[in-house]
Amino acid sequence: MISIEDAQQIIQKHITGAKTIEASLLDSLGRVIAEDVYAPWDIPTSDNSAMDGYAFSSLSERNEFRVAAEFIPAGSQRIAPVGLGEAVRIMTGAPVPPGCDTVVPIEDVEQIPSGIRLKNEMKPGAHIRLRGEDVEKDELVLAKGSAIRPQEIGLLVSLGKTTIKVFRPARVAILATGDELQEAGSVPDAGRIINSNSYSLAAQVLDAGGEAFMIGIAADTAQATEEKIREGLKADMLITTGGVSVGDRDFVKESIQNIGGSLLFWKVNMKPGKPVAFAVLEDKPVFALPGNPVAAMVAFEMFVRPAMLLKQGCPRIYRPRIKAVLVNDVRNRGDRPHLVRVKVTLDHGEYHASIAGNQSSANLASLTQSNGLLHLIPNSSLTAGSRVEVILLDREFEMGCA
Ligand SMILES: Nc1nc2c(c(=O)[nH]1)N[C@H]1C(S)=C(S)[C@@H](COP(=O)(O)OP(=O)(O)OC[C@H]3O[C@@H](n4cnc5c(N)ncnc54)[C@H](O)[C@@H]3O)O[C@H]1N2
Ligand code: MOO
Repeated sequence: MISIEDAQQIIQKHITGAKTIEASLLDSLGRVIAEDVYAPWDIPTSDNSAMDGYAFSSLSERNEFRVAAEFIPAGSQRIAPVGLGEAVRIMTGAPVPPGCDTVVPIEDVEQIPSGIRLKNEMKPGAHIRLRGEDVEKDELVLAKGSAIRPQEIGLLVSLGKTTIKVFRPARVAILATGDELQEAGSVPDAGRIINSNSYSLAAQVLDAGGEAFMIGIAADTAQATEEKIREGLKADMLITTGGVSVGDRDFVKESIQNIGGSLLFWKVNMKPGKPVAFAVLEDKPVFALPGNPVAAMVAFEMFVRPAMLLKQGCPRIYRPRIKAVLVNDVRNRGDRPHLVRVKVTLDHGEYHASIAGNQSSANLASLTQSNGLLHLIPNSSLTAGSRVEVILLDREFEMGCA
């Protein structure tokens, strides 16, 4: 059995060929930029007023001004220079006319018969946003590898872009295996279960920014499994679930090898998720995950998600690890490192981690009560109050849900 870290290293070495697409800006949200973006022009494009008020020259050296008849709303421009002793009514965002270097907000002036009088001492240069002060022409604005969030989209639009080159979503096929499985939406017959893994794994794929293709259930025969695996190779990577341990009907590893795949590892020293296998078949990574619902999802977290993120150009592929105060005592009597499901809460700026009930690899309900994994080494125990490191799977506690 290899360690989680060694398994991750092997996988990383076999993830190649991140592909790019030109995406419309809103479709690029959450993706990673695949090109350096330089500014084609300054932002702001001209010196402009930061306030609704009056623009004038600080060289006027006075506090009373005639007011020009012309008014400059945002979007218009005055070409004619403004003379000394003269002020022009200007709106926020409007270009400062020639001859002016200072703006005073409307509430800081008094109307007088000859024009306006400043209530306070003039501050030369005040309330003017200078051309290029946000972004200068030819500056590198967004570097390849940056994540696109709403603010990046806004900035790209302000630079005249409508599309952007991004790493495209990883296309991931998902194959469930096992004669005991029934399709979603049915009532399980005696001894059978609903194929929930295809859905939880597809949701994990979507959550990681990928495209999921559920290609159904392979019956427990080598031939059916091989046919379905071939179908899955149309995607960028394939996930199978079930049929990967040592049972008589565990055909997945054998099928991968029968059609020319090389198994790079089988069995990782972890609980849940031990029987994971990883192979490369026709240059495509194949992740053979266990059938137990929690084992499948945890194995996805540890191995498939980082591989997808790598393929999607993300510089950071592993979940953050946070320090939390442990709420309960916990013990690992087993001989494998245990990724214990915990519920992380944030209380007065401090993370707390409580054990999320039954830790059976089949118990999906307890995974709905958790958002973190605590790595507990074999034959060890921790007491309540200890500071522990937790792999944070999501920040659901910030979503305003109970
Ligand atoms: N003799 C041994 N038996 C087992 C070992 C072992 O080392 N020696 N390992 C155990 C571990 S650990 C796990 S995890 C499971 C994984 O086995 P498989 O990957 O072969 O999975 P299956 O046997 O096909 O199914 C296990 C379990 O999960 C349910 N399942 C399967 N597919 C789905 C699905 N698509 N949706 C929902 N639930 C699914 C299935 O009904 C079984 O209950 O093996 C242990 N055994
Ligand atoms: O390690 Mo299995 O993955 O116990 O559930």
